[in-house]
Amino acid sequence: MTTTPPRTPVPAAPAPAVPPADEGDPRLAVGVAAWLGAFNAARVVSAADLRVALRLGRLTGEQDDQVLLAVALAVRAVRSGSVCVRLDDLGSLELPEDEEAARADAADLPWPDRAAWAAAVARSPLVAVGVDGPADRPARWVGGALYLDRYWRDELAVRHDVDGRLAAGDLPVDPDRLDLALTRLFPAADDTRQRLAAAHAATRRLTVLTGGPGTGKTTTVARLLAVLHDAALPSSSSVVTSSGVTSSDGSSASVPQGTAVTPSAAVVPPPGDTAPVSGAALRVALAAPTGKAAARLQEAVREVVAAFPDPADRDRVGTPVATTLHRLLGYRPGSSTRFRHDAHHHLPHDVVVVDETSMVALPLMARLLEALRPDARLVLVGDPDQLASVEAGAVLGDLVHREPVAPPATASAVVATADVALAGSPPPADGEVDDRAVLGNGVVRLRTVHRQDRDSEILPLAAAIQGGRPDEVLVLLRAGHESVQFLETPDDSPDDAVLAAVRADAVAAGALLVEAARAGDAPAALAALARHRVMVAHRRGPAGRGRWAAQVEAWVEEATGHHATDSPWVAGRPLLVTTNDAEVGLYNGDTGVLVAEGDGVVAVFGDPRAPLRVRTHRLPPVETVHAMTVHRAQGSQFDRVTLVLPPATSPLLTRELLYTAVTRAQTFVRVVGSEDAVRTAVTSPVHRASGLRSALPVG
Ligand SMILES: Nc1ncnc2c1ncn2[C@@H]1O[C@H](COP(=O)(O)OP(=O)(O)OP(=O)(O)O)[C@@H](O)[C@H]1O
Repeated sequence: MTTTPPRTPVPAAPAPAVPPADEGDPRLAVGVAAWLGAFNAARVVSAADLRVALRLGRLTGEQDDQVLLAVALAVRAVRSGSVCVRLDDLGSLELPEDEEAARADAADLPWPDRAAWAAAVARSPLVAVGVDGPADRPARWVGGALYLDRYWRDELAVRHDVDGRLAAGDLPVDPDRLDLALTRLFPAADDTRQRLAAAHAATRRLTVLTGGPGTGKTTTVARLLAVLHDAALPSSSSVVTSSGVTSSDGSSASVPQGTAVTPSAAVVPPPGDTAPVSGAALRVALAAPTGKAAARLQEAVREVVAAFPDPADRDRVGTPVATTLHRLLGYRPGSSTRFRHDAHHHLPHDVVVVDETSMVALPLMARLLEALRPDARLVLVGDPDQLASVEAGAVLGDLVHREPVAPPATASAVVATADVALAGSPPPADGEVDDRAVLGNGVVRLRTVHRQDRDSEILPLAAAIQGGRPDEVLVLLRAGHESVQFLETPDDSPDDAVLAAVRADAVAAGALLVEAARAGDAPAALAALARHRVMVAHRRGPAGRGRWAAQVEAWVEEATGHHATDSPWVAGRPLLVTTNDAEVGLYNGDTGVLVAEGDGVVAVFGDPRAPLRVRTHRLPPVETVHAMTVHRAQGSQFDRVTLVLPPATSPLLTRELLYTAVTRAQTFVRVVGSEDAVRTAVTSPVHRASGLRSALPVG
């Protein structure tokens, strides 16, 4: 253990309330000063966080323990989803870093004096200060926040790109066609916000289309594609030549995955002609962060398109293909440049629509934005109240909650549509965004729920959770409605009655799954996979995924005689992909099932109507998925959901977790847990530190 005292005077350490040190505990760092070690012992930073900080300290000649603690906190911040750490607001970091640890009171730790701490960080050789600070240091100190440099650069890139898109002038449209298309595709009086979103997407380079479940986001995407195909004119930097698309940077590109080009609208000019062509095919990419979400998007958009009354609109949009963001960008594992498309080799698309954007982390958003042509239209769709990405950043939430800027005066189509759409909007409630003010940030929020299941209590429950109203949430949970069930387990251990209720659902779904899989019926097996899902917050522990997955597996085996054999390749085994495999077309989080084929089995994934079939020897690493974390369930929907809440002390129990789980359910949601756990979840919104919401500090 080193005895070097911190260079900056550190307040005498009161005896911190920490667990007794266990010398064999791998979670405890060895070789660090006692003062730093106290933060590790209290699980405010992990041993790995400290190791990174010490290594960076050695590389840059920094020995000040206060600076090293700040750097370890920045490492930990990224691991817990923040982009940076604010040293004057450590509230969230005082929670333990370990998902199995209980919410500990770390306030008793010997935290440094904030002003002295900030001063030590600002003069450190490890840290670049300000936006213009040197580019070769591992950390950066900007506006009271400490970043690991890589995340700082990604945040700055996203900020510049977004600001550029918002400030740029309108993109060319045919105003008469736009008017007609908007009226044709959004005819009803209650479509005005959806119409505004389409007008915005037609003329502006960034549209952030948000709304809760059932507010018509996907419907709007399908219709706005029809509007764009009809009224958007190709911009001067996107011209179709006989060889394909030439982008503004001069790079020509073949058409990557996810591109929908409408053959009937394609007009190919004579060779050598590079002038903009009216009616040229608009290149559209539809993407989502996971394969499952992409499959859902594709299916839903095609359904809406097929129901367009005007056949010309159906023809123009065609049958769009959706893909994962990784695939769209040309993910190349192991390559020094991770994606084929980047700032030097832009995507050829005129329009890129990303669904489930709440799941997109800051680094991936940075890669997407740099790969887009500056004059491409980007439409980010999602629900900012859902759980954010597992990786650092909450870009969608940040874009929605940014300090508002005025829309440019040129945005006339938007302003005219907004006057109608936002007239009479009620003033924003506490903590809500002002719909008119955020329009300048490209944000259009859909508020009317259109889904027909008016008898369901799931959406009112989701609204009460999102609004942070625990009493109302408990009333709805306890009302005894057929769509919502609350199985209270005051001591957090489910009793026999609870287990019997969950078992009934798990067995009903499992039996259908095994039957369809044994019969080799892939569509039916995939449909059965979406019948019921047990969701949990933690991976491990008594309320964790491991325990529930084993329990559900045992129930299904017992009820179906579907016993696990020595081989893991048995028909009926539900699968979860745990890494990306672009070659096979499977991505981390995709779910599928093994179905019988000939003498063996084949894995099937995706849309039940057009399953992706993968031979078992080509599968990337998979797990059996009888229960999943809520994080994993994002982007999927299930007919029935059982959510098992962790104890009220769990650091993972948040409003976003409860909201995301409840909104995964289509017809029924069952919540298992204590009243305390429900109250804690509803009153604990996630705070992810980032600088994206506010303007860059000057100087
Ligand atoms: N303007 C509208 N008028 C009438 N019905 C509509 C309108 N917009 C959407 N709907 C209907 O509302 C339902 C939900 O729409 P949609 O699936 O587009 O919502 P969503 O916001 O994408 O939902 P989720 O996020 O849950 O997938 C669909 O049945 C759709 O047909």
